[in-house]
Amino acid sequence: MTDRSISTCFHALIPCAGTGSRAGTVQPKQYQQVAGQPMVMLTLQALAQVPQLASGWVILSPGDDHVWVEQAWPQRFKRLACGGASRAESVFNGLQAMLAAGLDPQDWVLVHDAARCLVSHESVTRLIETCQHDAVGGLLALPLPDTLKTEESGRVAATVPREHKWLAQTPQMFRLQMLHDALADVAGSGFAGITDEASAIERLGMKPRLVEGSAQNFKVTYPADFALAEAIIRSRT
Ligand SMILES: Nc1ccn([C@@H]2O[C@H](COP(=O)(O)OP(=O)(O)OP(=O)(O)O)[C@@H](O)[C@H]2O)c(=O)n1
Ligand SMILES: C[C@](O)(CO)[C@H](O)COP(=O)(O)O
Repeated sequence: MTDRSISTCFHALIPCAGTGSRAGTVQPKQYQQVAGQPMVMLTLQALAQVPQLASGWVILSPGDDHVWVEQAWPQRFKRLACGGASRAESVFNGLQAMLAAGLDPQDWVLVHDAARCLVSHESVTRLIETCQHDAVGGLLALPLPDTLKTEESGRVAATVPREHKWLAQTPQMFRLQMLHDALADVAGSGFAGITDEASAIERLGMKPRLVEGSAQNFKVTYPADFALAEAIIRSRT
């Protein structure tokens, strides 16, 4: 499906309002130091290198008291304290704010986790170039590399065929209004079962495009992930 007739303007939305409860850090994990900087700054620096992105919108918790170093803050990016109780709610509130600020509802929005600080600008550009003429949009993802098991009481219940199974990453790229409306449709249920943007779009019967990402674009989630992220960042410089 292709539609070349409407906007090819792109914006980033970065949900940054979580607490990082699995990360074991005192402060929210996005502010934990990685290679000498709060992790989210690495994420923003990677996105700021994507020339197609006209703006970036970082969604913070209303109670966030992080002290930002303004000199390090990327031009074209804004902070909004409109985060919600779940990732989906933070994204939805951010989309509402972007529309209220006057962005074209047909512009593309690339939603990217603050906690994926290893994303490369090359993979974001690949996502944009692959999806910009698609009628639905798409996401970075990885084909499942390992044998997959289901579990019952600590033992294997079954081995599940891995063919056609992918691990969803971010960015996930959709039209602003389309994603807003898809999330609005599940807001009444507290965004039940919506763990990424694509799942809200799929719920409406559409099929987002899968674009192969990189294993390095993992989400910093558990305590050991910080050392791995730091080692990768240092290996790049
Ligand atoms: N209410 C929330 C929850 C999460 N996020 C953001 O969504 C991204 C991915 O979520 P996840 O890794 O699950 O972060 P947390 O919810 O902070 O982690 P945890 O589930 O371990 O508490 C993170 O950048 C996080 O800051 C958000 O903006 N608003
Ligand atoms: C959106 C996401 O990064 C895709 O892998 C992920 O689902 C977000 O993490 P969460 O633990 O589901 O909030």
